[in-house]
Amino acid sequence: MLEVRNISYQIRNRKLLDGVSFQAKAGELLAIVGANGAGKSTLLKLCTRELTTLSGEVRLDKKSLTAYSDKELALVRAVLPQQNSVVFPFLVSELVLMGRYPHFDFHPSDHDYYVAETALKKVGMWEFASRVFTTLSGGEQQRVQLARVLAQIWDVPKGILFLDEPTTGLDLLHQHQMLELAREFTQKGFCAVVILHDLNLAAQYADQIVMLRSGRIEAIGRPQEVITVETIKHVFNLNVWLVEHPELDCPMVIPQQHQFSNRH
Ligand SMILES: Nc1ncnc2c1ncn2[C@@H]1O[C@H](COP(=O)(O)OP(=O)(O)OP(=O)(O)O)[C@@H](O)[C@H]1O
Repeated sequence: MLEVRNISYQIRNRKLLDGVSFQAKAGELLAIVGANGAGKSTLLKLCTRELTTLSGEVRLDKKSLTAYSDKELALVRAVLPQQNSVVFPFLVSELVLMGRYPHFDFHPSDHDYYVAETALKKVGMWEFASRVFTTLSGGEQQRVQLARVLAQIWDVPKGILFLDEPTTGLDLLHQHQMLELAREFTQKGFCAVVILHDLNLAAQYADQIVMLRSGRIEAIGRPQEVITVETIKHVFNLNVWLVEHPELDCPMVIPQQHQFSNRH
């Protein structure tokens, strides 16, 4: 579904990404992890065509990203960006309906309204439909933005969901609900590419993890292969304990406390 072939990206003389390659299949949730500044958002922007690659190629559904028209692209991939840039006082219902723009020319159909309503219900924000978006709390705004993104690709046969740090500002329950929703889409045959800072969430929800370090792939594979004491030390400069998740077949990361303080 998504094929990233040997891409590099540079600003002025600084290489932000260097020879990055990976694939994500339909039905798969791929997490991108790495320290601040490792190149995660840059990589996501190259995959969504917000930036264009200097070398290498990104393919969606076996077709080069450069060969898609804007409309075609909007019908196959939806993006939840890291920064919330809404400044106008849109109603929540209007904002979610914007996710349907690629589906209608001038006026939304009953079906578009239905999808927007269903997506808002899905993220538990339907009761906020007539509120002004900018008056919502950070976590509420994030859930509405997710509804907009889901509405965009709700009824396309297959697509890709790109989420840049989607759990920012969400409480524990909603962090898991956010990733459960992404997983639900992958079970419908979609592919989800999600930047996560929380390695435990990545371990619990990802089928595959790409771990970046200074613009290069440090490790790639299943959570058990990527989340190791050694990779975490190398990438995050952090000593950790790994324990088995009590329910799932994945590791959980606990930072060793003594490296931060002399409390113990
Ligand atoms: N337009 C730009 N001009 C100069 N440097 C940039 C530009 N965009 C990104 N960078 C730098 O490239 C590096 C990678 O940035 P990027 O946003 O991809 O990192 P990230 O892994 O997503 O970080 P974070 O976890 O902090 O969000 C950073 O050091 C950043 O400062």
